[in-house]
Amino acid sequence: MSAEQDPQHRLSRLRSSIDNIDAALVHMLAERFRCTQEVGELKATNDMPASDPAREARQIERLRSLAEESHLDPEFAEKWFNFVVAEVIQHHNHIANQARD
Ligand SMILES: O=C(O)C(=O)C[C@]1(C(=O)O)C=C[C@@H](O)C=C1
Repeated sequence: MSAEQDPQHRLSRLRSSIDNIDAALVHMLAERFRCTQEVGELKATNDMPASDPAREARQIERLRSLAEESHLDPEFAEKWFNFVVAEVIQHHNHIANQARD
């Protein structure tokens, strides 16, 4: 059996790709939260509501369609988005409360 066919070798090759993908996801999430931090400050200083359900609905529609094109479960894409947005809204509320104190 060649090294390429060895299951342990294949597993470790796949895991090294997974490591790279997970690192990219962490960097992208950090960048997204840097942006939403600024959005939170902008909203707090201009008395804008933390959440924008219309924007969320448009983004969910867009992400579900992108997920379908990429053969990713659209339900999962929506769940992921809602999970992240719930955290962002908590941050926005925290920033707004601090601005009021
Ligand atoms: O775009 C905004 O207004 C945001 O506050 C960002 C964001 C998001 O994380 O995508 C978060 C909360 C809003 O309900 C909508 C979108």
